[in-house]
Amino acid sequence: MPDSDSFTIEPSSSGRMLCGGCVPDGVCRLGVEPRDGMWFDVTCPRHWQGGPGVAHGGWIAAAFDDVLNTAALRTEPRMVTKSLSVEYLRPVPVDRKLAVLARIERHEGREWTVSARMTLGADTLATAHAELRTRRPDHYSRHEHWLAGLPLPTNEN
Ligand SMILES: CCCCCCCC/C=C\CCCCCCCC(=O)SCCNC(=O)CCNC(=O)[C@H](O)C(C)(C)COP(=O)(O)OP(=O)(O)OC[C@H]1O[C@@H](n2cnc3c(N)ncnc32)[C@H](O)[C@@H]1OP(=O)(O)O
Repeated sequence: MPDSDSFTIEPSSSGRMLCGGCVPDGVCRLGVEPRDGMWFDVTCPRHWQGGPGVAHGGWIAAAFDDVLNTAALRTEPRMVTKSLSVEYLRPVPVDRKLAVLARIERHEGREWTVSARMTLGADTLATAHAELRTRRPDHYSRHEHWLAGLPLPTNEN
């Protein structure tokens, strides 16, 4: 069986680092694009619409998760999210380029505290705070070992 912890992150042809689900498409399907430094351009695709013309809150959380990890991945190539909290301050329009500015608040050993702000023009639409962890070297193999030990589902489940 291939070692699930030995995968390396390769930039796509656009230079963007992509999660496993987006690698086949070569683009970030969440609509997150790194800009300069800790700035990111984010655009909510219309298929993530919640209310009319506005983003589903789950997309906003996912976009923050991606931005915050991508910011930390510049220093540490193995990250995982431990907690994420989002404040939804205003509805977020779909199909509009928004700006997100990330910030590393604290980094000590495996522990990271990070935050970000999503804006359109001068207005803040949402903010996020997260705790990240540097992944332990056996993170995925340990997960697979745990999963393999579970009973297989039956038709009654
Ligand atoms: C999705 C991955 C992407 C990879 C990146 C690739 C491409 C990058 C390219 C483009 C950039 C885009 C980037 C986007 C990235 C998105 C990031 C995510 O959304 S990550 C997904 C959501 N998060 C989780 O799935 C964490 C699940 N939680 C945990 O694994 C643990 O709770 C953890 C590591 C957060 C705990 O960290 P502690 O520092 O607080 O504590 P400790 O000592 O490590 O573990 C404590 C206990 O947690 C369990 N635990 C920890 N790790 C485990 C594991 N691997 N399997 C099973 N249980 C585990 C065990 O019970 C352990 O206790 P005992 O050591 O047994 O006493």
